[in-house]
Amino acid sequence: MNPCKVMSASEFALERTFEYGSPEQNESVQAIIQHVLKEKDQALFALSRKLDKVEIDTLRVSEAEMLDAYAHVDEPFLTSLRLAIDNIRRFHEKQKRQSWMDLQTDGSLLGQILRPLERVGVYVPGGKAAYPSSVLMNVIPAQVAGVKEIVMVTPPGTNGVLGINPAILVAAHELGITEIYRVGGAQAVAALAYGTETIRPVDKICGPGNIYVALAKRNVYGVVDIDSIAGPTDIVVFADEQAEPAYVAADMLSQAEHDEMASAILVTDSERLADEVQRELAEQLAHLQRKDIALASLERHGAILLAANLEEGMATVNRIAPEHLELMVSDPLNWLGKVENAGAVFLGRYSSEPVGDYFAGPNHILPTNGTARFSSPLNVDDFLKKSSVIYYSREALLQNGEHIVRLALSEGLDGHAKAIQVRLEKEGE
Ligand SMILES: NC(=O)c1ccc[n+]([C@@H]2O[C@H](COP(=O)([O-])OP(=O)(O)OC[C@H]3O[C@@H](n4cnc5c(N)ncnc54)[C@H](O)[C@@H]3O)[C@@H](O)[C@H]2O)c1
Ligand SMILES: N[C@H](CO)Cc1c[nH]c[nH+]1
Ligand SMILES: [Zn+2]
Repeated sequence: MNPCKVMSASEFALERTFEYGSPEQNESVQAIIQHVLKEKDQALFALSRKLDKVEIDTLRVSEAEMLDAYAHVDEPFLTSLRLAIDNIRRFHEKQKRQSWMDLQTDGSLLGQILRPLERVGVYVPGGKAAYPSSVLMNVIPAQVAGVKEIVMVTPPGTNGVLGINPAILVAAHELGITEIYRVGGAQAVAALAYGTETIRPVDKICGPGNIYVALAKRNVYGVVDIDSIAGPTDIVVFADEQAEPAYVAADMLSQAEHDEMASAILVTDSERLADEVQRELAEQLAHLQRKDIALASLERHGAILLAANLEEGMATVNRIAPEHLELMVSDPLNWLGKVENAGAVFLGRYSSEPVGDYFAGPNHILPTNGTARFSSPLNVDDFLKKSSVIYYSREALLQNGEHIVRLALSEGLDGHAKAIQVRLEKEGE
C-alpha cells in the first residue's frame, strides 16, 4: 500500500483556493453564527447537542470542576506541563516591547504607547483530540502582554463523550485562568464575538481549530480582531538522500493524525528516500491509534514531491508556504536563509515537529493553508495595541508649518491648512 501520491515537484499544482473551505462548510458556519446571534445561550445548548452530541445545561466551568480535574492527571504530567510552561513563558518574555518616546532637538516628542488588549477570547480545540498544549500557547503570550481578562472556550466533549479533558482544565488552572466556557466550534467563536446572556463579548479571538473554527473566525473579523487563520495543520519535510526515512515518515504522520484535512508533504531530490518513506508510512500507520484519520489525511492531502534538485525543491516549499517546515538535510543552516515562507522551521534530524508542538518554547499556533506568506506565529504583539503620540513644540510648528500648509492645500483641504496658519499668524507675530 502506498499511502501518498508521488509526483514531480515542478508539476505539483498548488490550488490556492481563495474560497477557504467548501461552500457547504461556509454556509453552515454562517447559519451557526446567525443562530447564536438570534438565540444566544439557547443556540449554544442546541448546537452542542447537534454537533458535539452532548447535552449541557451550564456553560461556565466551575472552580470545583477545575480542582477536581487534578485528580485525573498524574504527577509526571504536571512536571512536564510545568517545564513546558517555563520554556514557553521564557520564549515569549523575549518578545516583550516597551512604549517609546523620541525627543527631537526642536523640543517635539514622538512615540508609540503600547497597551494590552482588555479582553481576549482563546479557543482551545477539543473535537477529535484534546489540546492542553494549546491552552499554554494561547494564554502565555496574552499574559506576557498583560491582557487583563482572558476567557477560554473549548468543546464540551471529545468524540461525543461529555466532559472537558481534565488536562485542559489543569493547564488552564496552572496559568490562573478562571473564566472558561464549555462550548466549541463556530458557535463558540460567534458567542465570543457577539456575546450571549452568559458570555460577554471580547475584543479579539485567538487560537487554532478545525475548518469550522477557522471559517467562523474569518467571518467575525471586523467585529473583533483575530490572530491568524490557524486551521487544519500542515507540514512539509524537505529532505536529502541522507535523511532517515523512519524519522521523515514519523514526522509526517505526527501532523496527519490531527485531522483528515491536515496535510503532510515530503519534498526531496532522492527517489530512494521517496520509496523508503512510502514504505515507512505504510508500516508506521498500522501502529497508530488514529490511523483512520492519518490515512485519510495522507490520501487526500499528502504527497511526495520529487524535485530535480534541492534548489527546485526549495522553490516548491516556498510556494507551498507551510505551517511547519522541517529541514532534514545534512546542512540545514545553509538552507535556512533560502526559506521565504514558513510558520516554523525545524532544523536537522533531532528537531522533530512535536518538539515545537509541546515544549521548546516557540508558539505552535501558526498560520496554515499557505497564509505563512503574510502572517506569523501567535506572539506577544498579537495582544498589544499601539497608539501614536505626537507633541509639537512652538519652535517645531513655526519651523515646519509651511510644509504642512502646502501639503494640505495640495489636497484641497483648506480647513487643514487654516488650522496651521492660524497658529503661524498668531505665534509668528
Ligand atoms: N494551526 C495551528 O496552530 C493548530 C494548532 C492545534 C490544532 N490545530 C488544528 O485544530 C484542529 C482541531 O480540530 P478538532 O475537530 O479536533 O477540534 P475543534 O475544537 O477545532 O472543533 C470541534 C468543533 O467543531 C464543530 N464541528 C464538528 N463537526 C462540525 C460540522 N459538521 N459542522 C459544524 N461544526 C462542526 C463542533 O462544534 C466541535 O465542537 C485540527 O484541524 C488541528 O490540525 C491547528
Ligand atoms: N501541530 C499542531 C499545530 O501547530 C499543534 C499541536 C498541539 N498538540 C499537538 N500538536
Ligand atoms: Zn501537532
